[in-house]
Amino acid sequence: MVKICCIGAGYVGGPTMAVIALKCPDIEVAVVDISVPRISAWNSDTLPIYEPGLDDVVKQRRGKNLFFSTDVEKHVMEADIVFVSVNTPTKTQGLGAGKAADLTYWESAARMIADVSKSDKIVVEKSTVPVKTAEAIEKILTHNSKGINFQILSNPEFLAEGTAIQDLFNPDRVLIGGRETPAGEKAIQELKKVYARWVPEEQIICSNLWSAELSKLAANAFLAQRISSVNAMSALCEATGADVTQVSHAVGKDTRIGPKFLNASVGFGGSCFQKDILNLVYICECNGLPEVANYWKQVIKINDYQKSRFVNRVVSSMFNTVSGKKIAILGFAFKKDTGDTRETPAIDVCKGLLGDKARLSIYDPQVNEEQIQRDLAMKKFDWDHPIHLQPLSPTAVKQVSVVWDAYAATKDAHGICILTEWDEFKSLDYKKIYDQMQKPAFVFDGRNVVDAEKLRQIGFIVYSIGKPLDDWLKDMPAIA
Ligand SMILES: NC(=O)c1ccc[n+]([C@@H]2O[C@H](COP(=O)([O-])OP(=O)(O)OC[C@H]3O[C@@H](n4cnc5c(N)ncnc54)[C@H](O)[C@@H]3O)[C@@H](O)[C@H]2O)c1
Ligand SMILES: O=c1ccn([C@@H]2O[C@H](COP(=O)(O)OP(=O)(O)O[C@H]3O[C@H](CO)[C@@H](O)[C@H](O)[C@H]3O)[C@@H](O)[C@H]2O)c(=O)[nH]1
Repeated sequence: MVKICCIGAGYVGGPTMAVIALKCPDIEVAVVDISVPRISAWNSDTLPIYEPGLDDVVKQRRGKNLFFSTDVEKHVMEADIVFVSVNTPTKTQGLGAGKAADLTYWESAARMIADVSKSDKIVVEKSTVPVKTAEAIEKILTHNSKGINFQILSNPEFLAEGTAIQDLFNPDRVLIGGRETPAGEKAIQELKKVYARWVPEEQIICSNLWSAELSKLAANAFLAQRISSVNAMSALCEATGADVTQVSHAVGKDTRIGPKFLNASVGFGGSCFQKDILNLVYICECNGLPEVANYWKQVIKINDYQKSRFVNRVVSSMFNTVSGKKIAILGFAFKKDTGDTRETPAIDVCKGLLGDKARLSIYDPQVNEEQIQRDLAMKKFDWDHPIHLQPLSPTAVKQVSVVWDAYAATKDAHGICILTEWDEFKSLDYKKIYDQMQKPAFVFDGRNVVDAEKLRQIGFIVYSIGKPLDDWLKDMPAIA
């Protein structure tokens, strides 16, 4: 029986391995992690991450050919194929701080693989890494190998959170990069055989190592660039009276452009886009390409601009101050159908409002108070380390309360900010909400989920990203 081990039981390692176990019942899959609470949760009824469809897949295979364990060394030693899906945070100190990827966790995993291995192995980069990481990993493995043969493959993951199971079942493509040698080719074929159980062959793309590593960074940069492009247009729409939804629709009808990923928003979040672009920028700079680096940096600058523009809009509309005012925050996760808050735009918006002394009442159906308080107290980039290595959060932010209901969050509030596009926010009883709010009552829709006209009829002053402005808002311009 082929044995697979995956180091790192996170958002990628957990779902990816669960789907491999489901599709390949004759392969034994072990997912290992240094975090004891994470592994305990994977072995319990409450999985450590919320992802539609995941519970079902895990329940079908756990204890049969899918195992979660903290015995990292044993499972690595026994495996034929070792996936590495550990954290690759942005460096906060030293060379490349604020941009370069911190490969500490990757390096320690590679050294451990070399230490414990007694048979030849294929080592698969699943984490997103800088171009040429495979070369560094290869050096660590071969210099410590005691005669064992390691083949390194790059097999970046393209799943998006909230749709991970669907994406893994029907990926647009699976990408496998390897050395262009007979042994490298053989390793590529071994891994291809695993995916070919459920992915059509023509969708499994093979390439050299460096193309595979760079394709992952490029794909995320292109996706984020689309969002920054439409968000840049949203600012122009507000200034001119155009409607960004109509503009996106018209632009997206061009088959060369396509309709997906053109939703204007308060900004993109998530653990990948900003981190991967910063990483790309750093690689460009290191390769003497400052113009290319600056081009991609602009995608992040527009994203930051969009978030601060939103905060300024809230403050300026409410007579230029939110000091002491209760603002309801509906949605804290970085997108719907996930409880993940990594780099969520809600953190920057909340911090901006707190900076103007607002009182916040936050509701998200999947994010608890402890997480929100940690996020609001945490330093930039600290979130991307294994949880038990993250600095302990200082005392809770006092002006923030977290509630478990949108009606409680909005009671007596002066304004509402919608920061995640949860479906339930579309069908709230806004008349009931209006009646229990301070007047004038404001809604700032950072995701364009509400029917603005209906809300205006109730009496709300409504701001929707990239839409023609209410007279009230026109009279109170927000300078970013
Ligand atoms: N989250 C996504 O949607 C996504 C998608 C594609 C790629 N990626 C990339 O995949 C990688 C993992 O991302 P994630 O979101 O799963 O992160 P995560 O933080 O959820 O999981 C990483 C896990 O690795 C564990 N770990 C770290 N060092 C270890 C070691 N030496 N031994 C054993 N376990 C160790 C941590 O405890 C943690 O549980 C990153 O490089 C990320 O950029 C993420
Ligand atoms: O039209 C859009 C689409 C998305 N977003 C926002 O963009 C962010 C990222 O969304 P999405 O890409 O759907 O989620 P992720 O889970 O971050 O997935 C991205 O990052 C992963 C990690 O690398 C990749 O594997 C995926 O292919 C890539 O889509 C979220 O805040 C979304 O709300 C918008 O504002 N407008």
